[in-house]
Amino acid sequence: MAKFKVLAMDDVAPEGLEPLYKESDIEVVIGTKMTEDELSAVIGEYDAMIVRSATKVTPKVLENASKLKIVGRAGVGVDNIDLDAATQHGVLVVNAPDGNTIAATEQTVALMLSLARNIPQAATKLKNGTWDKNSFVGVELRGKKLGIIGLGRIGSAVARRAQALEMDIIGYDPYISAEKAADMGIKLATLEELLKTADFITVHMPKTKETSNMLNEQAFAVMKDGVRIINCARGGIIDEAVLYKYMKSGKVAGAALDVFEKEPTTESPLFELNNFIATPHLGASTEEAQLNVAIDVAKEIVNALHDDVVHNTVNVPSVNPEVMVKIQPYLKLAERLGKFQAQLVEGRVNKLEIIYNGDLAQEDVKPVTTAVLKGFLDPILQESVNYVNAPLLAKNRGITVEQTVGGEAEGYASLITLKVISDKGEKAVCGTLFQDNDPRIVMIDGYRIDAIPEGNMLYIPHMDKPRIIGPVGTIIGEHNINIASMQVGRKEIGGKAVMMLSVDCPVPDEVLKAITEIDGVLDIKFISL
Ligand SMILES: NC(=O)c1ccc[n+]([C@@H]2O[C@H](COP(=O)([O-])OP(=O)(O)OC[C@H]3O[C@@H](n4cnc5c(N)ncnc54)[C@H](O)[C@@H]3O)[C@@H](O)[C@H]2O)c1
Ligand SMILES: O=C(O)[C@H](O)COP(=O)(O)O
Repeated sequence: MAKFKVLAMDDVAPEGLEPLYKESDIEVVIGTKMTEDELSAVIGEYDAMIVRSATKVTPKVLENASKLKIVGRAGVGVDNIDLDAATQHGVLVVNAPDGNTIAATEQTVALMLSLARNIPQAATKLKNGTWDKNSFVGVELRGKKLGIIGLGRIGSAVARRAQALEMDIIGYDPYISAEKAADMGIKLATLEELLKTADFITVHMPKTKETSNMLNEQAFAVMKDGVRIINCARGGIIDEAVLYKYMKSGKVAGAALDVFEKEPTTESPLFELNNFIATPHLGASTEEAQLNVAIDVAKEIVNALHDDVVHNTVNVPSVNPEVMVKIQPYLKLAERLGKFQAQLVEGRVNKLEIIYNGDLAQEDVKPVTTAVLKGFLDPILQESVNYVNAPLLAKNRGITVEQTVGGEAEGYASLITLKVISDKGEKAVCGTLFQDNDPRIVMIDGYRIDAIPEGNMLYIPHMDKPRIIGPVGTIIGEHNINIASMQVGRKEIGGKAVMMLSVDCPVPDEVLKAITEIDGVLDIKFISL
């Protein structure tokens, strides 16, 4: 039986699933349309799921997804996936942002040309038996002003094609600079200026709280008479009732929608209007795009299931692959430092401070910080903690996380310091990598040691005086526990010192108690990594 099960929904291109079929430990199940209840009833069996826009990945579905590690969106828009719930449940969401850009761009241009020349209407009339040369006189695109709202992958690709059609392009996107727009040959404008002056308006942004109903009553009211509107992005960015009103009044000369407020739909007042063109969310529906997006998410799922690097993450920050190669070896060290500190610290934890020194400080260390958090929360929480939900779980528990990058690394190539601040004080543990991938704890609260953070460990702060190390060894030996290694660190002769032991099995409470009774032993902690 395969180790992992992947549910592929929404008629995702079967040939694109090849990267999954090639893996002997992965079984692919092709799902058919399901209600929320039906999907909730079966999702518990699956480790991964692929969707397009039809399947809604709701909080209820995610609550029942006990094994689910990743949802792959074979396309761009993730508005059908509840990202907050996915993050809360530790489910990674990835999309395939590049694979259907050209398809959606060409659909937009096709709809713009169709609007200008009434192609679908004329074709339908002719096929219905009428040779009508008079009703379908169109307009040329050359010299017309095209207003593009959203200048990302598709918006900018539409601009390039519209330039070839000799259109004058004006754009609105609050998240790109005027210089970047100018490089694309687009004049950046305010939304109002665009709405007031454009002959054609096309929208290309994601559907968010901010963009929902962005083309509303106020927006239509200021538009130029005779404007033509295209939406190949998401239903609900344009208020359909308001569009209908302004099409009826004649202010809007034509509109073409590929996407609708409610999908699927076969009924809309807009369908009655001759100057309205509709397609059933076909923007990404080309053979090429479907193959591209399916291959892209299938590869991401293989990587995620095999604990390899995943690129197009939607609910966690994605990391450039070159940076990932450099920081990857530190993830294990970071997780161990977190886990070590979780078992060392006492009291109510308020803050984790993670300080990076040396070479590592030059890199994007956010994932390393997440690894520290994951390690720290794992022994503390009942729920499963992973790279997706660790920052949220820390925040929900009122733990502040501070990441700082410093300079020199005290003679090491790189050093990670994890300070944990609780209502009972502060503990600091430093770790590094020997020979680039061998994790070591090299300092605890300023005491230098050299301990491999793995297996069963004993941390024993004590006074630096004779008759401590021997009795500790004796008690442990008497209980038939083998000591694999031991290090001692002190700051000054006769002062406080720390002892770290690695032992081959867990240490029972009575042994810990016997050790604390040795004169000069200040405390003891059993740590399991
Ligand atoms: N019809 C289809 O089948 C189809 C196919 C592919 C993509 N899409 C949709 O097209 C949209 C764009 O896709 P993309 O790949 O170009 O995405 P993208 O992320 O590359 O670009 C989106 C752009 O919108 C901008 N933006 C965000 N909020 C904005 C706002 N309030 N006002 C103006 N601009 C804003 C962003 O800055 C960004 O530049 C998405 O909604 C996607 O789901 C639809
Ligand atoms: O956001 C997207 O990628 C498109 O809307 C495509 O949606 P689809 O995969 O359901 O066709």
